[in-house]
Amino acid sequence: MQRDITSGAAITFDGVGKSYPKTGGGSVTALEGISFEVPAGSITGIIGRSGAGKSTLLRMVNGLEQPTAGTITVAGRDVGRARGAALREIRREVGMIFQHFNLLSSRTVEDNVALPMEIAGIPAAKIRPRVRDLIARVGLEQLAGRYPAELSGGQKQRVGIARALATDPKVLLSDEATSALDPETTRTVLRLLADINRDLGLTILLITHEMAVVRDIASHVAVIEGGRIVEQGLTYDVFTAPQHPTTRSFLAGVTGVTLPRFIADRLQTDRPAGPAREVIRITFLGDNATDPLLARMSATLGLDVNILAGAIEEIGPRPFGNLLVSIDAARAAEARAYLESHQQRTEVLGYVL
Ligand SMILES: Nc1ncnc2c1ncn2[C@@H]1O[C@H](COP(=O)(O)OP(=O)(O)OP(=O)(O)O)[C@@H](O)[C@H]1O
Repeated sequence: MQRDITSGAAITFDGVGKSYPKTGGGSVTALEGISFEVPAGSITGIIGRSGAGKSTLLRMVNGLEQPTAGTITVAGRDVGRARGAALREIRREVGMIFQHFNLLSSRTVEDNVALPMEIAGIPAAKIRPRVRDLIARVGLEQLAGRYPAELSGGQKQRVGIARALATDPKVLLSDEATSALDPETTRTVLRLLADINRDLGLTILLITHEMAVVRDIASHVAVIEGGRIVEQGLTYDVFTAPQHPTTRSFLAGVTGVTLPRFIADRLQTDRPAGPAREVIRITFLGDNATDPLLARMSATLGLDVNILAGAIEEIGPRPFGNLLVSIDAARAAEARAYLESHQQRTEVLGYVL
């Protein structure tokens, strides 16, 4: 969901690197040259494949790992150099939820939620009412006395969220929190996170390998590959004009606009001699996403446009359309100029005979 972001950064990575010692000598570089900001009040998604360095990056934010280069600042404090009481203070301000929930099986829902407050030494009389509020916030009033084994995955994650909020953090870290859930449960948990972000002004930093999660919830996104950030920005901008091949390949799975196989198999990178058709991706942005612009262009320029595939997507409340078309290669430049003069983005994918 896109929303206004209060000014300033909640988390700043400045030239951050992390290497792990390798058994038998040497080291593995997990992250290198990471510099970016997580805006206060944002939901920022970090997307990358397995081994890209996402967990390492997240775990450095609450001091579970220390950077081997650079600085991470959370709410104005240098996490990498914090020790003892200073580190405990930062951890109270940074809650975390996990893919496998990490609940204590011997404790009930309410006792799981109470745990961080007990550890922080909050008096029991203050803990109980707060636990009740947190359980109500995540919609589990009826299940407060149950044990984790009696809950569904979605309910367990709600307990995880309530527990993460127990110390009233400023930042919530989410480590693949919906990866073990089915699509419908994923949607309800993401909605809950979005509500918490909006109601409490909490900054959420989430890691995921699913672009759909980023699309559904994140205002900002960073794409990580081989320990480096290869692309970052507002989710809407990254989705509508991806620059890096890794981002494009992540998007291919969610935008629903891949070339039909019978075209993809014939696609040539270079324009062949003689008559051919140019295959173009058109991205219709914002208010124009639902405009009949293509029909108007076809009529104005007297051009045949073959529609190969297309979909209208929503990122938060903003629609964008993605269309794959083919146009006579001899006149395609004219068509692209027309579309771009109407603020649409075009990309030449190749040629077919
Ligand atoms: N404790 C460790 N000791 C040694 N190497 C590690 C350690 N933790 C991570 N690595 C290495 O660092 C790199 C990044 O791992 P990381 O777990 O951060 O990636 P990831 O993107 O979270 O992957 P996944 O989605 O599979 O968890 C990998 O090459 C991994 O093998």
